[in-house]
Amino acid sequence: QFPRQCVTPEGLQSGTCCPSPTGLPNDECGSSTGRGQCVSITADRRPHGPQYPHDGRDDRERWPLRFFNRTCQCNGNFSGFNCGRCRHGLTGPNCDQRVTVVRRNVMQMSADEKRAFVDALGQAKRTVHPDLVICTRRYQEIFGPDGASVQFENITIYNYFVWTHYYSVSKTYMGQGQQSFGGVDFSHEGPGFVTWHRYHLLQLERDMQDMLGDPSFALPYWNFAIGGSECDICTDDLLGARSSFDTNGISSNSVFSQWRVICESVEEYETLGTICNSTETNPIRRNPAGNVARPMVQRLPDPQDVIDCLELNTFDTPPYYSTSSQSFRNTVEGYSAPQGNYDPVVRSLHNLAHLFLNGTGGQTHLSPNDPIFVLLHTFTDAIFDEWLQRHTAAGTVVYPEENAPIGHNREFNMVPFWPPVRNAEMFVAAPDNLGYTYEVQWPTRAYTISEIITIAIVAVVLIVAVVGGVIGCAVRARSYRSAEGLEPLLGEQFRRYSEDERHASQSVV
Ligand SMILES: O=C1C=c2cc(C(=O)O)[nH]c2=CC1=O
Ligand SMILES: [Cu+2]
Repeated sequence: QFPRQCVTPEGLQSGTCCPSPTGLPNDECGSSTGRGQCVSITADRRPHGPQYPHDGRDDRERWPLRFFNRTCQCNGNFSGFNCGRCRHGLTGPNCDQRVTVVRRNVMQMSADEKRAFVDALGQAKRTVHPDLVICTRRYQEIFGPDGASVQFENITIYNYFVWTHYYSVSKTYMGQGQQSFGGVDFSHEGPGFVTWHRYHLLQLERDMQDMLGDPSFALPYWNFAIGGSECDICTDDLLGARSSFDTNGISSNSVFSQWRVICESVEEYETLGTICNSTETNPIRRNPAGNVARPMVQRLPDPQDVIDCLELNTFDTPPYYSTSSQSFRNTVEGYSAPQGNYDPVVRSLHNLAHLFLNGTGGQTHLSPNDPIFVLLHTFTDAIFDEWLQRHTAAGTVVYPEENAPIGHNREFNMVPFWPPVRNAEMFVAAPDNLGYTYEVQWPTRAYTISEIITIAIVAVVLIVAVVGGVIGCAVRARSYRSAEGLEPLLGEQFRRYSEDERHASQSVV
């Protein structure tokens, strides 16, 4: 959420977060070497949709101005909270070398690659984030009872990934004794769903590259559009098999059975107005296809669902919400049927994959606690990227500037990422702009009935033509052969005829 260096009482009171990449005095944002400068933060001022009627009650409005109003603006290819990094997809001391990582199908990884990925996740779960800390109170209580200490905590790299998703979906606290307001979601049910989760993954991938010291590390993906009711990645060499002793648990042969979740104390957050902290509590709950009360979520999406959703032409449609129809975004998110029509009982694609997990991974405030979340969302992002690349040329790829639900307008700084990053910055083709690409074999569209009939007709015509041709040849061959059968006779006669001719010509002379 914010750099550790900035969340001092003085830093918060000043509203300025412009650290130096070198720690040298008078080098805020690397200004002494031209990497950046400390500027006022601009936040989206466009009107948001009617879903959130409590303007002025929530720290996340016009993010991040409630906490900081000045931060680093980095020049050229430089990036990061102190301009000490390179923009995504670039590397080297001057950030002028392109680097692209490849996100692969986790099922196509070798045993060693799978083990390395599982180990890297375990390391991220244990390693304290080197730069960022999380707030555990709303701003009005951030200075703590003594007014001197500030209510921020260290958190591990992976738990930070969980916490940011929780913070973005948490309810608006309306005061003691009052119901918290749940009609707000800064990362779902709007156009920002795809851009928010894209940056969410990018941050984790970058944090893990730094942690491993491996700039080529890439998050893999889970192709969940395989139909059926089997969780093919739920094996002990990957994300954990089902426990033999607890239908809702993970096998003790998997390291993920040792993981403990954060952000479970929803009751407390909503009644006391506190915020999830880094305390870990219970094991991951997971029971794939086990929700017998909801048969629709006992199956995974089909390959055809991906094909259908990729064929939708419009990125998002008014009201830019979970009720939108013919919206690629609402369809890939899973509130509309794969063909685009909104239906309140439908859950498809991304949402269906979450609900299929039937446990921690299907509860929005908890879901990233189950690491399947990472692979589920890289595949969702792959579909988003494929859609962008297929439709950008058509000129129909338009991200709404206003009237989207709060947090989802194009120029809104995505909550609670730092340094501030707008939805618009993630609404680009990943390979050319963000330094990663996907290795995916997209399913091809099944033929329609009319196409099948056309193909059948053409096939019949071809067969008739070929058979006709063969018969024709056979008849001709046969008649030729029978002609051949006469040949010795014809030949004999021809020979005798020639003999007679010769005698006749000699007698004339
Ligand atoms: O973690 C999530 C859980 C979800 C449940 C639904 C639903 O459609 O009911 N959607 C979800 C999105 C999530 O991110
Ligand atoms: Cu999500």
